[in-house]
Amino acid sequence: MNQGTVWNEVDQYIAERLIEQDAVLAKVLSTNQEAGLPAIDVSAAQGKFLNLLVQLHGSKRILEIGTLGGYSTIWLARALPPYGKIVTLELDPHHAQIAAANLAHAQVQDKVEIRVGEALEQLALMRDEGVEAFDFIFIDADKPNNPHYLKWALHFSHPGTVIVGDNVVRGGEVLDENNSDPRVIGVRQFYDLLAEEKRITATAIQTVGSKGYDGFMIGIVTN
Ligand SMILES: C[S@@+](CC[C@H](N)C(=O)[O-])C[C@H]1O[C@@H](n2cnc3c(N)ncnc32)[C@H](O)[C@@H]1O
Ligand SMILES: [Mg+2]
Repeated sequence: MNQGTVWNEVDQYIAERLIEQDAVLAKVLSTNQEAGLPAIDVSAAQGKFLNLLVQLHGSKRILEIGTLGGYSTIWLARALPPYGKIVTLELDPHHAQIAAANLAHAQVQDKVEIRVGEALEQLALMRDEGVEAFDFIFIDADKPNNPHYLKWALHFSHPGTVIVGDNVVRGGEVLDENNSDPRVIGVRQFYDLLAEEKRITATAIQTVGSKGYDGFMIGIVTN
């Protein structure tokens, strides 16, 4: 078996044993595929990991940057108490429309506000509206903007806020300082900012699985 096949089959092995069969999430993924959305959502194992992080932390207010079809949003929403809330930001109106239908199908729509538009514009609007801080922030949109999203995440944080950034290894391309891919450049700048930012203590974990070789950053805002 080649490496990618092993990673994929181990993800299936994990899912069969530890992740309950879920007709709602299966339907969400098939809806996304039928609607032509790219399959760049988190895996089931990663979705459940996000869900566990939210439960471990006891987060009540979540900000997600990058909704796609709402697959990760549903995992996050299911970890919230009944009065919990997610604000999720999505540029593409088609993605947002599919996500809204998926969130309703998963019966979490009352906990989720989808804001459609450029995330940077929405974040500035949210600041002007006086939107309060979040307990948990998941950054998973356009990677070139990751450094900006980190600054906004800090704006919407309080001491103890958890920040998770997805796709921060990129098949190892993050090592390449001469890489001209704006996503790699954005992720490298994200690390540089984290390294110099005294208000966050963070690490990054490399992952393999059905979504290939990648990784996530997890940090906590200290003050
Ligand atoms: C990787 S997908 C999100 C996956 C989702 N978090 C999940 O795991 O199910 C990234 C999403 O960010 C959106 N996006 C890209 N650029 C954006 C921007 N400038 N502002 C807001 N959303 C953006 C894309 O349209 C896409 O739906
Ligand atoms: Mg991602």
